[in-house]
Parts: sequence; C-alpha cells; structure tokens
Amino acid sequence: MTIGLGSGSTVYWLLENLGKRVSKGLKVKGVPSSVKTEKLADKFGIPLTSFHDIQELDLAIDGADEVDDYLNLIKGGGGSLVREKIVIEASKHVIIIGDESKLVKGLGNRPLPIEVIRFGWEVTCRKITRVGAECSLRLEGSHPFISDNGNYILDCDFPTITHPASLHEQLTSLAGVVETGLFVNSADQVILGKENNIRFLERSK
Ligand SMILES: O=C[C@H](O)[C@H](O)[C@H](O)COP(=O)(O)O
Repeated sequence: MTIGLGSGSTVYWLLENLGKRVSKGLKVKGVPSSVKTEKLADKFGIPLTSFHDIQELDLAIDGADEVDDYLNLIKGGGGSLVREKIVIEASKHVIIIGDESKLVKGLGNRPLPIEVIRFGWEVTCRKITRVGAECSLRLEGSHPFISDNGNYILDCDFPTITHPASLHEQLTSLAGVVETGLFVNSADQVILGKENNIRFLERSK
C-alpha cells in the first residue's frame, strides 16, 4: 500500500505508530508532504517513495487546522499546504486526523495560510487585502518563514468563510499566489480524538 504522509504535530503520532507497525512487518511505502515529515519517516523506519515512481497513492492521512461540518478544511498552519495538497489530490482516499478542537461551525476562526512567491509579495498581499482579509507575512523569529518550496506564507484573517470554494478560486487567480490553505472536497473521512472516545465524520457521497 502507498500512503501520503501529511505534516504537523498530529501526524507525528501517526508516523511514530506507523513506524512501529512497519517494524512488525506491515508493508507500506510513504510519500512525505514536507521535509520535516520526510525526516521523521526516516527516523521511524517508514520506507519512502516519490511521484517519480508511482502515479497515485492508495491513501493519504493528514492533519488540519480547522474542519467544518461539510469536511472543508483549513490547512497550512505548519506551512506545508502546497505539498500536502499535491499529495492529497494524488490519493484515492483521504483521512484527516486531529482533536475535537479542530471542528468549527464556519472556517476562518484562525487566519488562512496562503503561499505566495517572494517576488512582489507586498503587491500580492495588498491584492488579498482587497479580497477582504487582513494579511501578515509569517515570521520565524525575526525573519520571514520560508516554505519547503522557497516561498513566503501570508496569514490572512478573513471574516467567517462561507464559500470556501469560490474564495479559493478568487485567491488563486491572483498573480503571485501559489496555493491557499483551503481544502474543499478533499477529505473523505475525519477522525477527531475526544477525551475518552472519537468522533467520526464522513463526506456524504
Ligand atoms: O502545514 C501544516 C499542516 O497543514 C498541518 O496538517 C496542520 O497545520 C495541522 O497541524 P497540527 O496537527 O500540528 O495541528
């Protein structure tokens, strides 16, 4: 089986446990969605492959920053949204994992991450502001955060996002925008850990 390996602190636990099962004989190959995940997969002994060798993945498992009732997602809190979206779009089945704090009534409680190319990011930022957000350049210490793809991330505070698909389209039509953290029609299942049990959400077909 081939598995798309997401990114983030929730996925850390997936990788650790997948590594344990691999050491007991589970046969899987993973495609990592970030440099951090690649390093963790190596550490936990998960065999890796790449899109050079395979066309699609059987399954992707990833985290999310926000999930709404329709299984729309905001992702990219860790800055890995572009590779995550590529991995998810190449997967036959997508499972999102998190704790119940990720479930929201409407997307947009937290800023939407948008990856932009560095050149002219100020112009791109002003254009996104005109779409209706307050944007700030993500920093790491006193320097701009640089994604695995060498780009900047703008954290864009929108009022509640009621039409994620059209907002995503509007934003990706702007020059300089590489990808947004809005994932619409991506998740097939969402598994949220609660204190003593789990909540399971499934996309209606
Ligand atoms: O860029 C990061 C990813 O989209 C993560 O999957 C997301 O931010 C959730 O991360 P965490 O599991 O750490 O809350």
